[in-house]
Amino acid sequence: MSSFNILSIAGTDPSGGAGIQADLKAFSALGGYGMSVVTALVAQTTTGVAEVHRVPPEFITRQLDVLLEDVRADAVKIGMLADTEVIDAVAEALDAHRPPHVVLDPVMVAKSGDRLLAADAIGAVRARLLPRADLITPNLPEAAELLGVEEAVDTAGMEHQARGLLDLGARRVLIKGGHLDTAESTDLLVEPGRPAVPFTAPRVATKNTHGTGCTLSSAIAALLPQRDGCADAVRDAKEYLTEALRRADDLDVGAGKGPVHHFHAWW
Ligand SMILES: Nc1ncnc2c1ncn2[C@@H]1O[C@H](COP(=O)(O)OP(=O)(O)O)[C@@H](O)[C@H]1O
Ligand SMILES: Cc1ncc(COP(=O)(O)OP(=O)(O)O)c(N)n1
Repeated sequence: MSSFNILSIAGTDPSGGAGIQADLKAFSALGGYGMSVVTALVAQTTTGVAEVHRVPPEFITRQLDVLLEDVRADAVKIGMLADTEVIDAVAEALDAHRPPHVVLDPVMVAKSGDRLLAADAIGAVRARLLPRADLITPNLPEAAELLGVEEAVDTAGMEHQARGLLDLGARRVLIKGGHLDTAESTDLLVEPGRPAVPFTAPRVATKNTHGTGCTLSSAIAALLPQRDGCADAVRDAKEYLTEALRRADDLDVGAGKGPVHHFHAWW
């Protein structure tokens, strides 16, 4: 197959650093053909979120149905879903269309501290989405919220929580260590019956970290159809993200936490 169609189901970021805008940049940079179904219009910039306008769930279903009846999706990345009704619409579409390679970034709260998922929707993520995703990519607060426990403070705690998420029905977990105060940033890929696989990168000293989670999960979705297995896709996605962080200070975007700098990858 010469081209891979990658779909993002997520909310927007008009400043282009996170959400659907970041997802499409990562898909293109990594050789995918990008497609998008918008779940929420978000008035946000590098300084935070001003307002969220959820798209009616019936219209999310309509977008997914017309798209997936026409175009084959080789992988899907799921990001911001806003609330339980949107989660239900997306879960039903996954059952109806059964796309391969579903990556779920269980987006809950932006780095600015603003909520992007209603607090009462965590149970729906657990029950309806965890079992339908091939890989989930929680950060430390998201893993803790899904489990109803305190955040992990080291890699041993991260592995323990990732295994707890497998027990809740997740098939594979990439738990991200970006929120730890460490010199290196380590994420762990955890699958049932296998040792955890660490992915470690030097921590890049930049304030421009807006959209790192969106970029990583989208890069993985773009690479899954192009690599032999999940670990290879995660390794190359993390390498792409780390380079995009190293190049982030070239950009002059906004007064707050700026975006990472997407670039055409070398492979
Ligand atoms: N300053 C940094 N330097 C290098 N990698 C980083 C940095 N900050 C975050 N990362 C990486 O970015 C990805 C997203 O991390 P994290 O901040 O944990 O998630 P989120 O953006 O969802 O809150 C992870 O791979 C993490 O290791
Ligand atoms: C629309 C939308 N979706 C997701 C996020 C969160 O993105 P993330 O990559 O976790 O980056 P930060 O918000 O942590 O910078 C978002 N902000 N907007």
